[in-house]
Formats: sequence, C-alpha cells, structure tokens
Amino acid sequence: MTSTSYSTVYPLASRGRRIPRVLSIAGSDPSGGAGIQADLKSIAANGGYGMAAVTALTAQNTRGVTGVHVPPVEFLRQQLEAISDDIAVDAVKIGMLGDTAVIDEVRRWLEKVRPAVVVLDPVMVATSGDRLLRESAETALRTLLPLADLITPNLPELAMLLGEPEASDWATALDQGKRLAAECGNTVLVKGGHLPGTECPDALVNTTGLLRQDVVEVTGARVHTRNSHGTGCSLSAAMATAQVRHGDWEASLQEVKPWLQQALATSGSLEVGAGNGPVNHFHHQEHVLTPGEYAAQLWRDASPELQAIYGLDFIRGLQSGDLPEREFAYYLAQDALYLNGYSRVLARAGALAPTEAEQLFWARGSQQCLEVESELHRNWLAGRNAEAATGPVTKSYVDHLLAASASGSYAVLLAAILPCYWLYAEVGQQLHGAYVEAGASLEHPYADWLRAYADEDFAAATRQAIDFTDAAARAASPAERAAMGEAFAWSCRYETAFFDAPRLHA
Ligand SMILES: Nc1ncnc2c1ncn2[C@@H]1O[C@H](COP(=O)(O)OP(=O)(O)O)[C@@H](O)[C@H]1O
Ligand SMILES: Cc1ncc(COP(=O)(O)O)c(N)n1
Repeated sequence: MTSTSYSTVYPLASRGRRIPRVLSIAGSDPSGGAGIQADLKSIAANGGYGMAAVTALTAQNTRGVTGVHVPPVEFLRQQLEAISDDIAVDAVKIGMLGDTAVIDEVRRWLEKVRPAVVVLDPVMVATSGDRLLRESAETALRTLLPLADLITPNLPELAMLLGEPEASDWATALDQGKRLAAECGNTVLVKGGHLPGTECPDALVNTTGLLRQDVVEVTGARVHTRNSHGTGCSLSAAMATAQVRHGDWEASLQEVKPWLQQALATSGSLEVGAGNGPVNHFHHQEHVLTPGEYAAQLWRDASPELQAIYGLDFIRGLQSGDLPEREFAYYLAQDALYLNGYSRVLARAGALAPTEAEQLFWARGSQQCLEVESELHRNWLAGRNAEAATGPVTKSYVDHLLAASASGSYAVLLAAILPCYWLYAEVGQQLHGAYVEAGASLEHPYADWLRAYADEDFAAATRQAIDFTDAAARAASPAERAAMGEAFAWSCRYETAFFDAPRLHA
C-alpha cells in the first residue's frame, strides 16, 4: 500500500460537489437500523455516494445488542487505506469505535488524510442501554474530538464527555454544549431527542464565531414513535453529506432536520422488529397517495371496460326490451349462482378486515348476497325455464375472486371485489335513468328489473366499498398496489364477459 493518500495528492476543495463522496467509519448493525447500514442509507437518501469502513461488528436488533466483536485494527487500517489510496473522500462520519486501539487507528488516518468535513458521533451507549464503547476508551475518545468539525453527542454522551450529570432541560443542555464546543474548538450539535415535550429542538453551538451566533437553534415537532433506533447515526451521516453541498452547518441542519423528522413520522410503514424500530430513510421517494387518488385511478382504468359493457347486445336489448327472454333467464340464473360465490368472498373480506366497521360492512354484504340470491329464485327464476348449471364465465369470475381471497391480502381482495359493486351500480343507474327518460312504461318487458336498479342502499354501499378499497390501497405496499390493479382489471373484464355470456351460452 502506498503511504500518500489521494486527498494529499489532489487537495481539491470538494465543497459544492453535487454527489458528495462520504465515508462512514462505524460499527455494523446487522438489523440495518443503526451503524454503517443506517449511515449508508442516510448518505444515499441525502444524495451522497456512501462508503463504509467497519470498526466493529455487533449482533443486535431493535430490542438490543447481544454481542460486539472488534476485529484486529490492522484490518481497519487496510480498509481505510484502500479507500484513501484510490478515492477522494469529501466527508467522513465517525460512529461506533469500540475501543482505544480503534480510536488511535482512526486518529492516525485522520491526521494523515485530513478530510475536508469530519462529523463525529461519539457513540457510547445504544438506545437499548448496551455499551458500544469500552469504558476505558472514553479518555481516548475525548482526545479525538478536536479532529472533528462537528460533534453530535446525545444528552447522555454530552454529559459523559464533560464528566457531568445528564441535562434534564434544554437550557442546561445548551450550556453543556457551549462548554464542550469551547473545549474542543469546534461545533457541537446539541440534540433534544432525549428530553420530554412536544418540541424536539436541536442546536448548533460554536464559541469561535464560525456561526452567525454562538447558538443556532433549529426546532421541529416531536414525533410520537418508539422507532428511534439509529436516529443519531442517520443524523450525523446526513449532516456530513449535506455539509459538502452547503459548506454551512446551519443550512445543512435546516435541510436534514425535516427529512429526519419525516423519516421518524413514516417509520411505522417499515414494520421492522418488535422493539425500537428503524427510521424510514427513503420516505421522500415514496409517492404518498391522497384520499380518493387510488379510487380515481381505478375508475380511469375501468373506463374502457365500461364502454364495452354499454356496447353489448345484452345491455342494449335489456334497455330496448328486445332481449330474448331465454337470455334474460340465463343471466338471472347465473347471477344467483355468482352471488352465492360472491357471498363467500365478502365473508372472507370481513375476516381479513382491519377494523370492526369494515368487518361489519362486508359481513352485511355477504348476508345480503344470499338474500338477493334467494329472492332471485323466489321472484324471478320461479316459472322461468333457466339453465341451473354454472356457466363458464360465472365459474371463471368466481374462481378469480376466490383466488384473490386466498392471496391473504385484504387490499387485493377488495380490488377484486369492487367492480361487481361499482360497474353494476353504474350500469344499473344508467339503465334506470334511460328507462325513466323513455317514459318508464310498465309495458316494457323488463320494467320490474329496470325499476329495481334504482336502489339507493346499493349506491351507498358502493360508495363505502370504494372508500374502503381506497384506504386499503393507501396502507398497501407498492407491490401490493400493483397486485390490486391486476385483480381489479380482471374483475372488470369478467363483469363485461358476464353481461355478454347470455348471448354466447344461453
Ligand atoms: N421523537 C422525535 N421526534 C422528532 N425528532 C427526534 C425524535 N427523537 C429524536 N429526534 C431527532 O433525532 C436526532 C437524534 O437525536 P437523539 O435521539 O437526541 O440522539 P441519539 O439518537 O444519538 O440518541 C436529533 O435530530 C433529534 O432532534
Ligand atoms: C453499530 C451501532 N452503532 C451505533 C449505534 C447507536 O445507535 P442508536 O443510539 O440510535 O441505537 C448502534 N446501536 N449500533
């Protein structure tokens, strides 16, 4: 290995670089929430190119640390030199160091390479309370502080570095921050995460005149969540990245803090672990659906199918009265068979429903299907000569619904269920409207059937089914939403085919 580093050969100012090259020197958290894993996500989420030299391996998850292994420091040296021999490092973030030997190794490398931006997160104890730095290494860590541009201790770490009790209010924390900043000659980021209250302030503190004033506070609302695993790691890595672009700590914190707050606010969607879960680094890349947006998209997707339905001989014949009785009877018989299957599928939606209101709605829908089925037999099919065997379209449509119900996804099942409500309600309203407009003649052969279409209860149930599907889409993952679209599209095709089946199979 050569002893000259890339940055001593090319000491180009890296400030303003569009994609900062940021190195994390930190421990590994295999559960992905803290350490180098969090740093790499944080650097990428903030527009940087992330690199990582591993100081220590931990065995941990969201509930705590079960083991720490610090490999020989010679190998850390090899990692660091492999990077700086080849790559210009715009910023360094330092996290868990583990023991004195590691601290000394990092110090040697920093003194040789002198990266333009150094952020040091003095990791000592994990959120879970487990030690990540040997007690004997605390003095060594203090000697590393002056080599950093920004130090980001949490309140327990700030107190330990000063040898004082932990601050229990913001004013005391800022006071401690000032003393540490004066002692080290650099900037301290005092973090309010460990204090109670609805606000969660952070402050940059520097007593040498680097900032516009000694204390620059950036406030933000506190997010009510347990998912705070790796917030400190994520913040310091993001600050290192933003600082390369801005060259201004205040501008960097103004940019990073709202990002981290949103990462905390949306952390629930990750569903990682049973303890203090990780934050959602890439929340800004997700398209957040607004209420009604997904339903509107489904309706646009259904439009060609709806046009196809209005063009069918069956619908035209039902409206004009020219529909052969044999085809109408076939349709009614298939409808009764379909409703029996649909009832089972709605019951399954009730079983998967996340709320009692939804459970009740689908259970009621399931019961009503059976009531309509028996009414069809009693009032409409009695006296008609209709085929009682399940037709091919009925079979395929019900099988499709049963497959969706077996998928186990409530959202996908609802997407499969919805066209039967929505398209049927739409077509029914259209046919009824046209019937009334034409004079609502009782002479019309299908007058009773067309009059039954104007059912306000069914229209209300349809609106409710649309809302539940829309809400389920908002809670679903992108992959699940794609499956929803597919399930919905197939049901729309089956709706069309169902209206066309009498012509082909009666
Ligand atoms: N509940 C919360 N809501 C909003 N921001 C928070 C919350 N908890 C921590 N933060 C922010 O996360 C960052 C890390 O803070 P802190 O929890 O104090 O440090 P650490 O993770 O090192 O223990 C800070 O910017 C802090 O303001
Ligand atoms: C490898 C490693 N580095 C740092 C932390 C601290 O993170 P936090 O205090 O947010 O749990 C951690 N738990 N693990």
